Amino acid sequence: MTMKVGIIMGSQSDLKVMSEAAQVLEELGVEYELTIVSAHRTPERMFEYATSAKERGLAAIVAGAGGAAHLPGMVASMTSLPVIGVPVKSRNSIDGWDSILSILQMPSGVPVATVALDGAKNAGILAAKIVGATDEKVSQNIENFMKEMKDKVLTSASEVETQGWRNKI
Ligand SMILES: Nc1c(C(=O)O)ncn1[C@@H]1O[C@H](COP(=O)(O)O)[C@@H](O)[C@H]1O
Repeated sequence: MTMKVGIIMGSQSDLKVMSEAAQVLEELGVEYELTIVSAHRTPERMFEYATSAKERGLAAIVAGAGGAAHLPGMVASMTSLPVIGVPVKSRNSIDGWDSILSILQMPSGVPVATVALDGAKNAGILAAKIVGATDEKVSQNIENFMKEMKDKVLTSASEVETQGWRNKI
């Protein structure tokens, strides 16, 4: 069975940031589902989502939220799947620290793998790596992605060296 990644977020206002997780999963050839679930505003829906995630064939859940970002931790409390939390810098946030700390500072026994503020792309890559641990095709796609990234840096390094750094600033 091909494993999928679940992408959820607390509000449609998180979609711009969270779509970066979906984009990178597409690049890496990983199937995903994406929806809006809120611990605060739709608690029953969150319960249903988290408790049925494993039987729907998900390998990992990427959960993004801003402000009092309880969604990733609450979902993690109800599933044995790994949950990757994305602190979103929402409109009324305290510079994003509110969401960072509420996702990062989980009590012992209920881990959420927390990425950087608005770090949805890295959350997607991490989720793909979880899928890639048991899916050779996805693992190969990740290796190609890493090689392309390395090649880009090496090309830019030689351009800076050969053409002079002044042309590059
Ligand atoms: N942190 C949560 C949760 C939750 O944790 O359940 N539900 C919505 N929110 C967040 O509230 C912010 C503002 O939402 P609105 O823009 O809808 O007012 C969003 O960043 C969302 O993730």
